Amino acid sequence: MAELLALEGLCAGYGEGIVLDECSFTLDEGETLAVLGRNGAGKSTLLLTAMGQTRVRRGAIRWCGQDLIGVPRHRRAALGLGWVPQEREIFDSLSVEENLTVAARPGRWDLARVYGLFPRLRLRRRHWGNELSGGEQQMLAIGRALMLNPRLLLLDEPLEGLAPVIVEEVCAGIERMVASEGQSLVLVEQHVQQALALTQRCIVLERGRIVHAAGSSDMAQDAGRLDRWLGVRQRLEGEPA
Ligand SMILES: Nc1ncnc2c1ncn2[C@@H]1O[C@H](COP(=O)(O)OP(=O)(O)OP(=O)(O)O)[C@@H](O)[C@H]1O
Repeated sequence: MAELLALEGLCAGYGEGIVLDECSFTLDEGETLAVLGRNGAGKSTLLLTAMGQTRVRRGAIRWCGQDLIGVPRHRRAALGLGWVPQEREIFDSLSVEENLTVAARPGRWDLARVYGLFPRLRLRRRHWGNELSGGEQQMLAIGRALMLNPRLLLLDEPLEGLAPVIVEEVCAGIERMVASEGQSLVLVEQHVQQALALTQRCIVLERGRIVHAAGSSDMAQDAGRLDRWLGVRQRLEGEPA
C-alpha cells in the first residue's frame, strides 16, 4: 500500500517550547493507528502538527512522499488530510444536513453513506447544530469531515465526555467507517480498550516521545505495558469484578 503520512525525527511545539521529541512513524493507505498516552503526553499536538498548527523545530513530515512543512491548513485539507479537533466546531445555526453538505467534496463518502454510519444523524437531519447532544455533535463532526472525502482522517478524542451507551454508538460508526470503506485513520483516544479495538496498530507517547509501537491486538493483551504507560489495570482471570 502507498505511504500516506510519515514523520521523521519530528520535534515540534508551541513558541519556544518543544512538546514532540524525535517522533517517527509511517502510515500507509488503508491503515488505522491509535495514538495513546496519558494527559499532556502530546497526542493532540501530534495531530495539530500534522495539520500545520504547531511550530516544527526539526525533522520532517511527508504526505504521499511530499514535504508537508509550511503547507497551510486549508491546503492540507485539500490534499486529503481530514481532521476532527476536540472542539468539534459544529455550525450551530445550520441544520445537521446543512452542516454535512456545506463544504462537501465529491468522492466515496456522501450523505447516504454518512447516515449509514450514524443512523441517528438521519433522524436528526432537520435539527440545528445547537440542538444536538454531545454524542450527536461528535457524530456530526466526524460525518462532516468524511463529506470532504479525506484520504486520511485524524480523530482527536471522539469519545471524550460521552455517556457509555453513546460511546458504543460512536465506536460502532467508526468501526463501520473502517470496515466498509477502508478509511485510513489516526485515532487519539483516552479510552484505551476501545481505541485498540478500532485500530490495527498503536503508538504510545510519553512526554512527547514515542515509547512503544505495537499491533493493537497485541497491546490490548499486554497488561504490563498498559498499566505502566497508560495506567490501565486489567483484571486478571478469576479476579473479582
Ligand atoms: N496551545 C498551546 N500552547 C502551549 N502549550 C500547549 C498548547 N497546547 C498544548 N500545550 C502543552 O503541550 C503538552 C501536550 O499537550 P497535548 O494537548 O498535546 O497532550 P495530550 O496528550 O493530547 O493530552 P490530553 O489527553 O489531556 O488532551 C502539554 O504540556 C500542554 O500543556
